[in-house]
Amino acid sequence: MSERIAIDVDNLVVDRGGKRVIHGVSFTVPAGEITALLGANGAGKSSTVMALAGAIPAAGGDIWLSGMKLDGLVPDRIRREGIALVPEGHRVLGQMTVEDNLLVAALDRTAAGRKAGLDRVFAIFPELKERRNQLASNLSGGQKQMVAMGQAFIARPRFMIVDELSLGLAPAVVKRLGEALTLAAGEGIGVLLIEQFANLALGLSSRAMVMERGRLAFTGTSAELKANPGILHGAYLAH
Ligand SMILES: Nc1ncnc2c1ncn2[C@@H]1O[C@H](COP(=O)(O)OP(=O)(O)OP(=O)(O)O)[C@@H](O)[C@H]1O
Repeated sequence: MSERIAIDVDNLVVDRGGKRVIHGVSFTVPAGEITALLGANGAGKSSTVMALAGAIPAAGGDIWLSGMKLDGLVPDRIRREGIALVPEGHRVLGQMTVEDNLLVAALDRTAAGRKAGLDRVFAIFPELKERRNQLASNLSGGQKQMVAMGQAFIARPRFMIVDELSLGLAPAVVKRLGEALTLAAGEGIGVLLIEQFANLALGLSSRAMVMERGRLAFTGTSAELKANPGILHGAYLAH
């Protein structure tokens, strides 16, 4: 029997600043698909994915990667197990070149692996190749997001978690970024996509979840959610 590849979150609880912000959520992120995580500001999306990546501790519940327990591991170990987080705000190391920004995310690969990784990122985002020797601080917001996504791609992850794909970016760039995620899913990478614009997310994803005040108000297919707009309206109005 082939191994079932998925992130399984079971009854996750997260506290921040002494306050419970995630109240026991359970969901699965399968390989080879894009799963959208939607919800109003403050609903708990970032807290959920930061806990998945080990950036903040879980106060309860379990996080599994294909049967291996992830909660309690340090972020670097979780990254090495194949979970790449693209954090909110397309942050880059501004005083380093585009190429070095990408290479720091591939330090544990061989020289040949790093070269192959760079070639792959440059094939997906040719504008980064043209700018490979420029300081990352000089890039546009969209190009910085490409670098942040490139750092995920170069690590050859099994899962990519993208916190706010489109925030502040022009539609043409967002389209390119979305295509890169579709490509990743087509290659078998599981993508968890947090996105403010529900239509954009549901256009890319096959599965969707709606979070409302630290709880999941919906999990199902994106088609189901599109067919029931009241669920989304309710979640955004409930805020
Ligand atoms: N560093 C923090 N310390 C304390 N509470 C926090 C912190 N960050 C977020 N929170 C609280 O946690 C709750 C969930 O916030 P979170 O950022 O996870 O939501 P979100 O759905 O990602 O929203 P946004 O889109 O605004 O980031 C909110 O009540 C928020 O005020």
